[in-house]
This record gives sequence, C-alpha cells and structure tokens, in this order.
Amino acid sequence: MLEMSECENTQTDSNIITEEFIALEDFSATGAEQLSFSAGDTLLVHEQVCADWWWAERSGCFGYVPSAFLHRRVEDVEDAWQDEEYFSSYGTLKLHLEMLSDRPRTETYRQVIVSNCAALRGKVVMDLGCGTGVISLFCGRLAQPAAVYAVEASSVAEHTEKLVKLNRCDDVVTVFRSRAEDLMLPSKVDVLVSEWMGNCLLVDVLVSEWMGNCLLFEFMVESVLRVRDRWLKDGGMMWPSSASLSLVPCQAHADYSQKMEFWENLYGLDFSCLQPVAREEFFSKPKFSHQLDPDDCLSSPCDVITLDMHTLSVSDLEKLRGEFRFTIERAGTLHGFAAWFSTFFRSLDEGGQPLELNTGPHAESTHWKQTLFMFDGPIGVEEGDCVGGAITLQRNPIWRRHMSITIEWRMKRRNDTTFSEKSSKRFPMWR
Ligand SMILES: N=C(N)NCC[C@H]1O[C@@H](n2cnc3c(N)ncnc32)[C@H](O)[C@@H]1O
Repeated sequence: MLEMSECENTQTDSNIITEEFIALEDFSATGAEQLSFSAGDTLLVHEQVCADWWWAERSGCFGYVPSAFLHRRVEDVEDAWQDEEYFSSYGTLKLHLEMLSDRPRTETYRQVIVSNCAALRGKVVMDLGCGTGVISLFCGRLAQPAAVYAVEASSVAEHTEKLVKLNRCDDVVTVFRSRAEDLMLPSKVDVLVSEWMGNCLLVDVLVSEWMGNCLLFEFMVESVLRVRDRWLKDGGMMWPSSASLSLVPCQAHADYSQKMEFWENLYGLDFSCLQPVAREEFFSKPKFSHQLDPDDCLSSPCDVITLDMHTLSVSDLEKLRGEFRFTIERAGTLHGFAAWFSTFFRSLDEGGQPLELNTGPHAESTHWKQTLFMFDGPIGVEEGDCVGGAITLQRNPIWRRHMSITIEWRMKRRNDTTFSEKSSKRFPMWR
C-alpha cells in the first residue's frame, strides 16, 4: 500500500467531495495523521487526496484513510445478497445431485432422524432450505412428527412437491416455496433442521452457470439464525446443534510444485519471472475442495471456532476469531493451513448420544473436502517447532454473502525461547 509521503508527492489532482463510505476491513493507523476504523464503520470522506489516501472523518475525528478499504454505501449496491443469482443456482438439479450424492452428509441427517424417531413423535419440524426435501422425507417416512414444514426458496420446490407426494408424505410434509425469512407459519416449531454449511463452514462456493460460471457464495447461516429467532419454540432443538471450524498446519508439495516450481524450468526455458504472478493468481485466495492427505498434516488439528447454534447471534457472524497453537509433530515443509468443519446433532432424548458429521481429512470424504490456505512461500519446520496465531473470519459489510479470512502466525523454533515476528495473510472470499 502507498505510504503517506508518496501520496503527497504524486502529481494527482485531489478531489474535494463529501460522501459516505463503508469500511470493508479493520484499519489500524500507523501514524498520527491517519484515522483508524473497523469493518462496517461509516466514514465521511471530505477529500480524495490521491488515488490511495483520502481525508476522512469518523465520529468527529479526522485523518487519512486507505481508499482500498472503503466502499460506497450499500444503497449503491443493487443487490448486496445477490439472491437472484444465488437461488437460481439451486433451481437446477446439479447442486442437489452433488449434495445427495454426498453419502456421509446425507446419511448423517438420516441417522439423526432415525435415532430421534421416538422423540420426534407429535413434534413440529422445519427443514430450512430443504432443497429436494430429502431430510423432510426422512422425517415423514422414518418418524411420526405432527408436521414438517419443508421450506425452499428456489424453483426446485416444484419438484419437492412431487417428491413428497411420490413418497406418500403429503399427509405430514408441507412444502413452502419461500425465503424462510418471509414465511408466515401456522405455529412455531419444536425442531429446526437445516443443512446450511459451506466451505470453511460458513461460505459455500457455488459455480453459477446462470452467471456464466462465475463463482457465487452462500452465507446461509444468517437465515438459519433469523428463522430460529422467529419460529423456534423456547427450548426447541437446532440441528446441527453446534458447529466447529478446524485448522491444521500442513504440507502441499503437489500444489506448490504444480503452481510455483513449474515455472522454473519449462522445456529448458526459464519462466521464473512469472512466479509472482502465479503466486497472486493461485495462492491469494483459498483453494476449495482440497483433498488433504492425512500424512500432510504437520500437527494434530485443533478446533479454532465453535458455534453454538442455540445462542449464536447474527451480529456474532460479522467477525469470528479463533486462536491456535500447534506443535509440529514431524519435520517437513509448512506450505500453509488446511481448514474444515464438523457439525454436532444433540439428541432429543435426555442423555442421548450426539451425532457428528466430520468433514476432516481423517473422516470419510465429503463434497466439501477441505480448504487450503497457501502461504506466499514454504517454511521448513522441525519436530518440536511451534506455530501460534489466530484466524479471523470477517464478513464483507457490503456483499453480504462474502467474507475474508485472515490468518496471522508466528513461529518459535524448538531451541528458541521467543517467537518470530508476526506474519499475516488475508484471503478474500470473494470480494
Ligand atoms: N450449503 C448448503 N447446504 N446449501 C443448501 C442450500 C439450499 O437451501 C436453500 N436456501 C438457502 N437459503 C434459503 C432461505 N433463506 N430460504 C429458503 N431456502 C433457502 C437453497 O435454495 C438451497 O436449495
């Protein structure tokens, strides 16, 4: 980022304005003339002094702010949720086929219904974002609830109606084609079940053919919480009941070799000047659907963030932060971190065993696989070295289905007594 001094020397016409902007990320001032702010803050910009630095005001304080961290107010963004593209992606069978083909995922939900079938008798259940309705059909066929509200906003709901009739569940299951937030229901529900998880737990990455194969993002968990607050009875059950994000320091030799070392000797030619371009193109964003080999884990994984779905609030989702401290368990190359999630389903029976869906490298593979965060450069590590730091999931204040993930880490070699300087890397998902 441009330093202040360079800004004053650049030959640019400053632009006097008075306009409100939203901060996309936190910014900590590094000089008295700069103004710190947090993601989501509103700043009044008085002068665009140069391309990179503007003179702004927040709560009566004035200072220079980096323009890259700011975005015009949300009114200028026609559809912060991109709902039309999002729900159209679920209107075809492609994504539903992928989810239904994921045996560990779908079988876990079936097991939850089977193991709670007695307690479900006479209960009212909502299946939020039911898709083709498979969980609702499990409820209708494997248990005796009083009613199941199968809620689905996309056009796949038309097929869901047929599936409910075909599987003789229409006496119990009612399909509502609606955004769940807009629902009017006859009663509150005893159980809110949903399969809302995405890569890195919160954000599912969809390739939207409707949008010319561009990437779209989910962020369904906010809908789940809003519907919980509106329609779940006091003492009602959330399935999943809790969810956790796990992290592990790992090797990724194949990725590093194929995307970075590849350029060093290409048919006897030196293409290494492209490595910075390759680093930006291939390693600046997370790699989704990475199949992490358990042997590439350099330490035991740890749960860095845990969400209690009964108490989590929408405002908690703006920024989630978890700390970690790993001891390297075997010598190798630290290329980065891998992340995945687990969800837990509490039993409706007092003292009943919870069920777990674990999408990590030691469990049966799911369609989510794992997510790989590559450092800019590999770090040789020895057994006994220590990697400590934090991971922060920051929602985008403008694009409400987007977020960024920042990983900060320090190293302490096994024979050292102090940690290295802090390193940090921000991975946007997607703006
Ligand atoms: N990561 C996932 N499992 N995504 C499943 C998403 C399914 O829920 C549907 N869905 C997502 N959000 C909502 C919502 N607020 N209301 C109704 N259906 C929804 C979506 O159309 C798709 O069929």
